[in-house]
Amino acid sequence: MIPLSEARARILAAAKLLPAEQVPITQGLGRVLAADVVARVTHPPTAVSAMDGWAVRTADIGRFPVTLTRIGEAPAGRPFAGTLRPGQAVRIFTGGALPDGADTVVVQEDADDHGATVTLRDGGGPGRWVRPAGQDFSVGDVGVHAGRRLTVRDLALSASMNVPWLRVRRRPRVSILATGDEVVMPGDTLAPGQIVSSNSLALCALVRQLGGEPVDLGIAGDSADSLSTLVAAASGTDLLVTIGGASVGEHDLVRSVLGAAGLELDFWKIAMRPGKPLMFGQMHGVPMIGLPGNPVSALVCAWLFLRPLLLAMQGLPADDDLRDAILARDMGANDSRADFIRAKLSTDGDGRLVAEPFPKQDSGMLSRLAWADCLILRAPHAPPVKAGDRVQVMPLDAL
Ligand SMILES: Nc1nc2c(c(=O)[nH]1)N[C@H]1C(S)=C(S)[C@@H](COP(=O)(O)OP(=O)(O)OC[C@H]3O[C@@H](n4cnc5c(N)ncnc54)[C@H](O)[C@@H]3O)O[C@H]1N2
Ligand code: MOO
Repeated sequence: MIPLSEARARILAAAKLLPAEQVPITQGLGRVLAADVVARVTHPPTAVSAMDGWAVRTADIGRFPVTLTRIGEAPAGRPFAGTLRPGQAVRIFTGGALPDGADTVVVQEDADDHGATVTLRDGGGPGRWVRPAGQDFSVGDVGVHAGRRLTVRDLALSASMNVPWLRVRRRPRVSILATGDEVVMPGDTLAPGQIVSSNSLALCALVRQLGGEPVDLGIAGDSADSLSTLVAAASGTDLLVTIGGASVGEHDLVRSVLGAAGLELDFWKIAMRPGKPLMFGQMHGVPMIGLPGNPVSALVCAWLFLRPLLLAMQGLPADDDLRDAILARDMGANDSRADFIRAKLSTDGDGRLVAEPFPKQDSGMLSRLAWADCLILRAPHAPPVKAGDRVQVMPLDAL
Protein backbone atom coordinates (compact mmCIF):
# COMPACT_ATOMS: atom_id res chain seq x y z
CA MET A 1 0.00 0.00 0.00
CA ILE A 2 1.39 3.40 -0.92
CA PRO A 3 0.35 6.65 0.83
CA LEU A 4 -2.40 8.68 -0.77
CA SER A 5 -0.14 11.67 -1.47
CA GLU A 6 2.30 9.50 -3.36
CA ALA A 7 -0.50 7.90 -5.37
CA ARG A 8 -1.75 11.33 -6.38
CA ALA A 9 1.72 12.55 -7.25
CA ARG A 10 2.34 9.51 -9.46
CA ILE A 11 -0.96 9.95 -11.27
CA LEU A 12 -0.34 13.65 -11.83
CA ALA A 13 3.21 12.99 -13.02
CA ALA A 14 1.74 10.87 -15.81
CA ALA A 15 -0.80 13.52 -16.90
CA LYS A 16 -0.25 14.79 -20.44
CA LEU A 17 -1.64 18.15 -21.48
CA LEU A 18 -4.19 17.65 -24.27
CA PRO A 19 -3.77 19.54 -27.55
CA ALA A 20 -5.77 22.67 -28.35
CA GLU A 21 -8.60 22.89 -30.85
CA GLN A 22 -10.71 25.72 -32.22
CA VAL A 23 -14.42 25.99 -31.41
CA PRO A 24 -17.07 28.59 -32.20
CA ILE A 25 -17.72 30.84 -29.24
CA THR A 26 -21.21 29.33 -28.94
CA GLN A 27 -19.52 26.05 -27.92
CA GLY A 28 -17.10 27.66 -25.48
CA LEU A 29 -18.94 27.43 -22.16
CA GLY A 30 -17.02 25.26 -19.67
CA ARG A 31 -14.10 24.69 -22.04
CA VAL A 32 -10.57 25.50 -20.90
CA LEU A 33 -9.06 28.38 -22.82
CA ALA A 34 -5.76 27.48 -24.52
CA ALA A 35 -4.85 30.89 -25.99
CA ASP A 36 -5.59 34.38 -24.65
CA VAL A 37 -8.68 36.14 -25.98
CA VAL A 38 -7.38 39.37 -27.51
CA ALA A 39 -9.70 42.26 -28.39
CA ARG A 40 -10.19 42.77 -32.14
CA VAL A 41 -12.08 46.01 -31.53
CA THR A 42 -12.01 48.96 -29.15
CA HIS A 43 -15.03 49.43 -26.89
CA PRO A 44 -16.68 51.79 -26.96
CA PRO A 45 -15.36 52.51 -30.46
CA THR A 46 -15.77 56.27 -29.92
CA ALA A 47 -16.88 58.40 -26.97
CA VAL A 48 -20.58 57.70 -26.39
CA SER A 49 -23.32 58.96 -24.13
CA ALA A 50 -24.15 56.98 -20.99
CA MET A 51 -27.62 58.59 -20.79
CA ASP A 52 -30.55 59.83 -22.84
CA GLY A 53 -30.23 63.61 -22.96
CA TRP A 54 -28.38 66.42 -24.70
CA ALA A 55 -24.80 66.58 -25.99
CA VAL A 56 -23.45 70.08 -25.33
CA ARG A 57 -20.26 72.09 -24.71
CA THR A 58 -19.28 72.63 -21.05
CA ALA A 59 -18.43 76.22 -22.03
CA ASP A 60 -22.14 76.77 -22.84
CA ILE A 61 -23.49 75.62 -19.48
CA GLY A 62 -21.63 77.89 -17.07
CA ARG A 63 -24.92 79.06 -15.57
CA PHE A 64 -28.53 77.85 -15.56
CA PRO A 65 -31.04 78.00 -17.04
CA VAL A 66 -29.52 78.23 -20.49
CA THR A 67 -31.31 77.79 -23.82
CA LEU A 68 -29.46 76.19 -26.76
CA THR A 69 -30.37 75.49 -30.39
CA ARG A 70 -31.07 71.91 -31.36
CA ILE A 71 -29.10 71.02 -34.51
CA GLY A 72 -29.75 67.28 -34.81
CA GLU A 73 -29.76 63.96 -33.02
CA ALA A 74 -27.38 61.10 -32.30
CA PRO A 75 -29.11 57.79 -31.56
CA ALA A 76 -26.94 54.70 -30.90
CA GLY A 77 -25.49 53.46 -34.17
CA ARG A 78 -26.24 56.66 -36.14
CA PRO A 79 -23.63 59.31 -35.33
CA PHE A 80 -24.42 62.97 -35.91
CA ALA A 81 -22.31 64.05 -38.89
CA GLY A 82 -21.73 67.73 -38.06
CA THR A 83 -19.78 69.64 -35.43
CA LEU A 84 -21.33 71.34 -32.42
CA ARG A 85 -20.71 75.13 -32.35
CA PRO A 86 -21.22 77.50 -29.38
CA GLY A 87 -24.88 77.79 -28.38
CA GLN A 88 -25.87 74.46 -29.96
CA ALA A 89 -27.08 71.10 -28.63
CA VAL A 90 -27.59 67.65 -30.14
CA ARG A 91 -30.31 65.33 -28.87
CA ILE A 92 -28.44 62.18 -27.84
CA PHE A 93 -29.42 58.71 -26.63
CA THR A 94 -27.66 56.11 -24.50
CA GLY A 95 -24.91 54.56 -26.62
CA GLY A 96 -25.05 57.39 -29.18
CA ALA A 97 -21.68 58.77 -30.36
CA LEU A 98 -20.74 62.09 -28.79
CA PRO A 99 -20.69 64.62 -31.68
CA ASP A 100 -17.51 66.55 -32.51
CA GLY A 101 -17.39 69.73 -30.44
CA ALA A 102 -19.46 68.32 -27.56
CA ASP A 103 -17.72 67.32 -24.32
CA THR A 104 -20.57 66.68 -21.89
CA VAL A 105 -24.09 65.29 -21.72
CA VAL A 106 -27.02 66.76 -19.78
CA VAL A 107 -29.67 64.18 -18.85
CA GLN A 108 -33.13 64.80 -20.27
CA GLU A 109 -34.59 65.01 -16.76
CA ASP A 110 -32.72 68.35 -16.42
CA ALA A 111 -33.90 69.73 -19.78
CA ASP A 112 -37.09 71.22 -21.26
CA ASP A 113 -37.37 70.26 -24.91
CA HIS A 114 -39.07 73.01 -26.98
CA GLY A 115 -38.47 71.35 -30.35
CA ALA A 116 -36.14 73.80 -32.07
CA THR A 117 -34.45 74.73 -28.79
CA VAL A 118 -33.78 73.17 -25.41
CA THR A 119 -33.53 74.82 -21.99
CA LEU A 120 -31.11 73.18 -19.58
CA ARG A 121 -31.69 73.57 -15.86
CA ASP A 122 -28.62 71.70 -14.60
CA GLY A 123 -25.55 69.80 -15.84
CA GLY A 124 -22.02 68.66 -15.02
CA GLY A 125 -18.51 69.42 -16.20
CA PRO A 126 -16.50 67.99 -19.08
CA GLY A 127 -16.96 64.25 -19.50
CA ARG A 128 -20.18 64.07 -17.43
CA TRP A 129 -22.26 61.11 -18.68
CA VAL A 130 -19.65 60.43 -21.39
CA ARG A 131 -18.05 57.01 -21.85
CA PRO A 132 -14.66 57.69 -23.45
CA ALA A 133 -13.49 55.61 -26.44
CA GLY A 134 -11.77 52.43 -25.18
CA GLN A 135 -13.11 52.85 -21.64
CA ASP A 136 -13.90 49.13 -21.52
CA PHE A 137 -10.99 47.83 -23.65
CA SER A 138 -8.88 48.65 -26.68
CA VAL A 139 -7.73 46.60 -29.68
CA GLY A 140 -4.98 44.24 -28.51
CA ASP A 141 -6.05 44.10 -24.85
CA VAL A 142 -6.22 40.62 -23.32
CA GLY A 143 -9.77 39.95 -22.13
CA VAL A 144 -9.52 36.35 -20.96
CA HIS A 145 -6.24 34.67 -20.08
CA ALA A 146 -5.41 31.16 -21.26
CA GLY A 147 -5.83 28.48 -18.62
CA ARG A 148 -9.30 29.47 -17.42
CA ARG A 149 -12.44 27.38 -17.62
CA LEU A 150 -14.71 29.67 -19.60
CA THR A 151 -17.66 31.16 -17.75
CA VAL A 152 -20.73 32.91 -19.12
CA ARG A 153 -19.03 36.26 -18.32
CA ASP A 154 -15.86 35.26 -20.18
CA LEU A 155 -17.95 34.43 -23.23
CA ALA A 156 -19.80 37.74 -23.02
CA LEU A 157 -16.49 39.63 -22.93
CA SER A 158 -15.01 37.56 -25.78
CA ALA A 159 -18.08 38.24 -27.91
CA SER A 160 -17.87 41.98 -27.23
CA MET A 161 -14.19 41.83 -28.26
CA ASN A 162 -15.48 40.52 -31.61
CA VAL A 163 -13.79 37.16 -31.17
CA PRO A 164 -16.07 34.51 -32.70
CA TRP A 165 -13.69 31.51 -32.34
CA LEU A 166 -11.81 30.27 -29.29
CA ARG A 167 -8.73 28.06 -28.86
CA VAL A 168 -9.60 25.57 -26.15
CA ARG A 169 -8.15 22.33 -24.80
CA ARG A 170 -9.60 19.24 -26.39
CA ARG A 171 -12.01 17.51 -24.01
CA PRO A 172 -10.45 14.42 -22.43
CA ARG A 173 -12.21 11.34 -23.79
CA VAL A 174 -12.62 8.89 -20.94
CA SER A 175 -13.53 5.23 -21.45
CA ILE A 176 -15.55 3.88 -18.55
CA LEU A 177 -15.83 0.14 -18.15
CA ALA A 178 -17.84 -1.44 -15.34
CA THR A 179 -17.21 -5.07 -14.43
CA GLY A 180 -19.09 -7.81 -12.65
CA ASP A 181 -21.58 -10.54 -13.50
CA GLU A 182 -23.95 -9.07 -10.95
CA VAL A 183 -24.22 -5.52 -12.31
CA VAL A 184 -26.76 -4.45 -14.94
CA MET A 185 -27.67 -1.13 -16.54
CA PRO A 186 -30.09 1.17 -14.70
CA GLY A 187 -33.65 0.33 -15.72
CA ASP A 188 -32.91 -3.34 -16.54
CA THR A 189 -34.97 -6.12 -15.00
CA LEU A 190 -32.97 -7.56 -12.14
CA ALA A 191 -32.41 -11.31 -11.86
CA PRO A 192 -31.85 -12.68 -8.35
CA GLY A 193 -28.59 -11.34 -6.91
CA GLN A 194 -28.18 -8.62 -9.52
CA ILE A 195 -27.67 -4.95 -8.72
CA VAL A 196 -27.70 -1.79 -10.78
CA SER A 197 -24.46 -0.20 -12.04
CA SER A 198 -24.71 3.10 -10.24
CA ASN A 199 -21.00 3.65 -10.81
CA SER A 200 -20.99 3.90 -14.60
CA LEU A 201 -23.70 6.48 -14.60
CA ALA A 202 -22.11 8.50 -11.80
CA LEU A 203 -18.67 8.44 -13.40
CA CYS A 204 -20.01 9.48 -16.80
CA ALA A 205 -21.68 12.44 -15.08
CA LEU A 206 -18.51 13.33 -13.17
CA VAL A 207 -16.38 13.17 -16.32
CA ARG A 208 -18.83 15.46 -18.09
CA GLN A 209 -18.87 17.86 -15.14
CA LEU A 210 -15.08 18.05 -15.23
CA GLY A 211 -15.07 18.98 -18.91
CA GLY A 212 -14.46 15.51 -20.33
CA GLU A 213 -16.32 13.34 -22.78
CA PRO A 214 -17.33 9.99 -21.28
CA VAL A 215 -17.31 6.92 -23.49
CA ASP A 216 -19.38 4.26 -21.73
CA LEU A 217 -17.93 0.87 -22.69
CA GLY A 218 -20.69 -0.98 -20.85
CA ILE A 219 -20.32 -3.82 -18.39
CA ALA A 220 -17.80 -6.64 -18.68
CA GLY A 221 -18.76 -9.94 -17.09
CA ASP A 222 -16.37 -11.65 -14.70
CA SER A 223 -14.57 -13.52 -17.48
CA ALA A 224 -11.24 -12.84 -19.15
CA ASP A 225 -12.92 -12.94 -22.57
CA SER A 226 -15.57 -10.39 -21.78
CA LEU A 227 -13.10 -8.06 -20.09
CA SER A 228 -10.42 -8.18 -22.79
CA THR A 229 -12.99 -7.73 -25.58
CA LEU A 230 -14.55 -4.64 -24.04
CA VAL A 231 -11.30 -3.08 -22.85
CA ALA A 232 -10.00 -3.06 -26.43
CA ALA A 233 -12.62 -0.40 -27.16
CA ALA A 234 -10.68 2.03 -24.99
CA SER A 235 -7.95 2.46 -27.58
CA GLY A 236 -8.08 5.91 -29.10
CA THR A 237 -9.44 7.50 -25.93
CA ASP A 238 -7.32 9.54 -23.52
CA LEU A 239 -7.98 7.59 -20.35
CA LEU A 240 -9.40 4.23 -19.32
CA VAL A 241 -11.34 3.92 -16.08
CA THR A 242 -12.42 0.49 -14.91
CA ILE A 243 -14.79 -0.11 -12.05
CA GLY A 244 -14.61 -3.14 -9.79
CA GLY A 245 -12.65 -6.35 -10.06
CA ALA A 246 -9.69 -4.59 -8.47
CA SER A 247 -9.46 -6.57 -5.26
CA VAL A 248 -8.00 -9.99 -4.44
CA GLY A 249 -10.86 -12.47 -5.06
CA GLU A 250 -10.78 -15.06 -7.87
CA HIS A 251 -13.35 -12.99 -9.77
CA ASP A 252 -11.29 -9.81 -9.54
CA LEU A 253 -9.73 -10.06 -12.97
CA VAL A 254 -8.86 -6.51 -13.94
CA ARG A 255 -5.21 -6.66 -12.98
CA SER A 256 -4.49 -10.06 -14.53
CA VAL A 257 -6.52 -9.64 -17.73
CA LEU A 258 -5.36 -6.11 -18.43
CA GLY A 259 -1.84 -7.16 -17.46
CA ALA A 260 -1.93 -9.85 -20.14
CA ALA A 261 -3.27 -7.26 -22.58
CA GLY A 262 -0.32 -4.91 -21.97
CA LEU A 263 -1.14 -2.95 -18.80
CA GLU A 264 2.03 -1.59 -17.20
CA LEU A 265 1.03 -1.23 -13.57
CA ASP A 266 2.38 1.81 -11.75
CA PHE A 267 0.76 1.00 -8.40
CA TRP A 268 -1.99 -1.11 -6.88
CA LYS A 269 -3.38 -0.57 -3.38
CA ILE A 270 -3.21 2.63 -1.43
CA ALA A 271 -3.36 3.37 2.27
CA MET A 272 -6.81 4.88 2.15
CA ARG A 273 -10.38 4.05 3.11
CA PRO A 274 -12.56 3.86 1.10
CA GLY A 275 -10.54 2.81 -1.91
CA LYS A 276 -7.72 0.51 -0.88
CA PRO A 277 -7.48 -1.53 -4.11
CA LEU A 278 -7.10 1.50 -6.40
CA MET A 279 -4.93 0.74 -9.43
CA PHE A 280 -3.02 2.97 -11.81
CA GLY A 281 -0.97 2.23 -14.90
CA GLN A 282 -0.54 2.69 -18.62
CA MET A 283 -2.27 0.60 -21.25
CA HIS A 284 -0.37 1.03 -24.55
CA GLY A 285 0.29 4.67 -23.66
CA VAL A 286 -3.25 5.32 -22.40
CA PRO A 287 -3.38 6.04 -18.64
CA MET A 288 -5.61 3.63 -16.76
CA ILE A 289 -7.26 4.08 -13.37
CA GLY A 290 -8.79 0.97 -11.84
CA LEU A 291 -11.41 2.06 -9.35
CA PRO A 292 -12.67 -0.28 -6.64
CA GLY A 293 -16.18 -1.59 -7.20
CA ASN A 294 -17.76 -0.48 -3.93
CA PRO A 295 -19.76 2.54 -5.06
CA VAL A 296 -18.57 4.87 -2.28
CA SER A 297 -14.96 3.83 -2.88
CA ALA A 298 -15.36 4.35 -6.63
CA LEU A 299 -16.77 7.85 -6.26
CA VAL A 300 -14.48 9.07 -3.49
CA CYS A 301 -11.46 7.75 -5.43
CA ALA A 302 -12.75 9.35 -8.62
CA TRP A 303 -12.98 12.65 -6.78
CA LEU A 304 -9.50 12.35 -5.28
CA PHE A 305 -7.62 10.87 -8.25
CA LEU A 306 -9.62 11.05 -11.48
CA ARG A 307 -10.59 14.67 -10.93
CA PRO A 308 -7.04 16.07 -10.60
CA LEU A 309 -5.92 13.95 -13.54
CA LEU A 310 -8.70 15.22 -15.82
CA LEU A 311 -8.05 18.80 -14.72
CA ALA A 312 -4.31 18.46 -15.31
CA MET A 313 -4.96 17.08 -18.81
CA GLN A 314 -6.85 20.31 -19.48
CA GLY A 315 -4.12 22.46 -17.93
CA LEU A 316 -6.03 23.30 -14.76
CA PRO A 317 -4.81 23.06 -11.17
CA ALA A 318 -6.74 20.80 -8.84
CA ASP A 319 -6.46 22.19 -5.37
CA ASP A 320 -8.55 20.45 -2.74
CA ASP A 321 -11.18 22.57 -1.06
CA LEU A 322 -10.35 21.90 2.60
CA ARG A 323 -12.02 23.65 5.53
CA ASP A 324 -11.91 23.52 9.29
CA ALA A 325 -14.96 22.27 11.16
CA ILE A 326 -15.94 21.39 14.70
CA LEU A 327 -16.59 17.72 15.28
CA ALA A 328 -20.10 16.90 16.54
CA ARG A 329 -19.31 13.50 18.05
CA ASP A 330 -16.32 11.52 19.32
CA MET A 331 -14.31 9.38 16.90
CA GLY A 332 -11.85 6.64 17.81
CA ALA A 333 -8.19 6.40 16.77
CA ASN A 334 -7.55 5.72 13.09
CA ASP A 335 -5.63 2.75 11.72
CA SER A 336 -2.90 2.86 9.07
CA ARG A 337 -5.16 4.02 6.22
CA ALA A 338 -6.16 7.66 5.60
CA ASP A 339 -9.92 7.76 6.18
CA PHE A 340 -12.57 9.85 4.48
CA ILE A 341 -15.63 9.89 6.73
CA ARG A 342 -19.05 10.78 5.30
CA ALA A 343 -20.61 13.57 7.43
CA LYS A 344 -23.35 16.19 7.59
CA LEU A 345 -22.38 19.86 7.87
CA SER A 346 -24.22 22.56 9.77
CA THR A 347 -23.40 25.94 11.25
CA ASP A 348 -23.44 26.63 15.00
CA GLY A 349 -24.56 29.82 16.77
CA ASP A 350 -21.06 31.34 16.29
CA GLY A 351 -21.13 30.72 12.53
CA ARG A 352 -18.64 27.84 12.76
CA LEU A 353 -18.98 24.74 10.57
CA VAL A 354 -19.96 21.62 12.48
CA ALA A 355 -19.36 18.16 11.03
CA GLU A 356 -21.42 15.21 12.22
CA PRO A 357 -20.22 11.84 10.91
CA PHE A 358 -22.77 9.18 9.99
CA PRO A 359 -22.52 6.37 12.55
CA LYS A 360 -22.17 3.74 9.80
CA GLN A 361 -19.46 4.21 7.16
CA ASP A 362 -19.67 1.09 4.95
CA SER A 363 -18.28 1.75 1.46
CA GLY A 364 -21.27 -0.04 -0.07
CA MET A 365 -23.69 2.58 1.29
CA LEU A 366 -24.31 5.14 -1.43
CA SER A 367 -27.17 6.63 0.59
CA ARG A 368 -24.78 8.04 3.20
CA LEU A 369 -22.49 9.45 0.54
CA ALA A 370 -25.42 11.07 -1.24
CA TRP A 371 -26.75 12.54 2.02
CA ALA A 372 -23.33 13.72 3.20
CA ASP A 373 -22.20 17.32 2.80
CA CYS A 374 -18.52 16.61 3.34
CA LEU A 375 -15.84 14.06 4.04
CA ILE A 376 -13.98 14.36 7.33
CA LEU A 377 -10.26 13.72 6.71
CA ARG A 378 -8.46 11.46 9.11
CA ALA A 379 -4.75 10.95 8.68
CA PRO A 380 -3.24 7.49 9.10
CA HIS A 381 -2.81 6.68 12.81
CA ALA A 382 -4.72 9.82 13.86
CA PRO A 383 -5.42 9.72 17.65
CA PRO A 384 -9.00 9.69 19.00
CA VAL A 385 -10.89 12.99 18.68
CA LYS A 386 -13.67 14.34 20.88
CA ALA A 387 -16.84 16.27 20.09
CA GLY A 388 -15.80 19.94 19.96
CA ASP A 389 -12.33 19.20 18.52
CA ARG A 390 -11.30 20.74 15.21
CA VAL A 391 -11.17 18.52 12.12
CA GLN A 392 -10.50 19.11 8.44
CA VAL A 393 -13.35 18.54 6.00
CA MET A 394 -13.65 18.38 2.23
CA PRO A 395 -17.05 19.72 1.08
CA LEU A 396 -18.88 17.57 -1.43
CA ASP A 397 -21.15 20.20 -3.03
CA ALA A 398 -19.55 19.67 -6.44
CA LEU A 399 -19.67 15.85 -6.37
N1 LIG B 1 -10.15 -10.47 1.13
C1 LIG B 1 -10.28 -9.16 0.79
N2 LIG B 1 -11.43 -8.75 0.27
C2 LIG B 1 -11.58 -7.47 -0.07
C3 LIG B 1 -10.52 -6.58 0.14
C4 LIG B 1 -9.30 -7.06 0.66
O1 LIG B 1 -8.33 -6.32 0.89
N3 LIG B 1 -9.23 -8.37 0.97
N4 LIG B 1 -10.71 -5.26 -0.14
C5 LIG B 1 -12.05 -4.79 -0.02
C6 LIG B 1 -12.15 -3.43 -0.44
S1 LIG B 1 -11.44 -2.31 0.58
C7 LIG B 1 -12.83 -3.04 -1.53
S2 LIG B 1 -12.99 -1.41 -1.89
C8 LIG B 1 -13.46 -4.01 -2.42
C9 LIG B 1 -13.16 -3.66 -3.87
O2 LIG B 1 -13.34 -4.72 -4.65
P1 LIG B 1 -13.35 -4.73 -6.22
O3 LIG B 1 -12.76 -3.54 -6.77
O4 LIG B 1 -12.80 -6.04 -6.62
O5 LIG B 1 -14.89 -4.63 -6.53
P2 LIG B 1 -15.95 -5.77 -6.81
O6 LIG B 1 -15.61 -6.95 -5.95
O7 LIG B 1 -16.08 -5.98 -8.22
O8 LIG B 1 -17.22 -5.08 -6.22
C10 LIG B 1 -17.31 -4.65 -4.90
C11 LIG B 1 -18.74 -4.28 -4.58
O9 LIG B 1 -19.16 -3.22 -5.43
C12 LIG B 1 -20.27 -3.56 -6.23
N5 LIG B 1 -20.11 -3.00 -7.56
C13 LIG B 1 -19.18 -3.34 -8.47
N6 LIG B 1 -19.35 -2.63 -9.59
C14 LIG B 1 -20.38 -1.83 -9.40
C15 LIG B 1 -21.04 -0.87 -10.19
N7 LIG B 1 -20.65 -0.59 -11.45
N8 LIG B 1 -22.10 -0.19 -9.67
C16 LIG B 1 -22.51 -0.48 -8.41
N9 LIG B 1 -21.93 -1.39 -7.61
C17 LIG B 1 -20.89 -2.06 -8.10
C18 LIG B 1 -20.22 -5.06 -6.27
O10 LIG B 1 -21.47 -5.64 -6.51
C19 LIG B 1 -19.68 -5.42 -4.89
O11 LIG B 1 -20.72 -5.38 -3.93
O12 LIG B 1 -13.01 -5.30 -2.15
C20 LIG B 1 -13.06 -5.66 -0.76
N10 LIG B 1 -12.75 -7.02 -0.61
O1 MOO C 1 -11.36 0.49 0.45
MO1 MOO C 1 -12.74 -0.36 0.42
O2 MOO C 1 -13.12 0.95 -0.47
O3 MOO C 1 -12.64 0.13 2.11
O4 MOO C 1 -14.34 -0.60 0.77
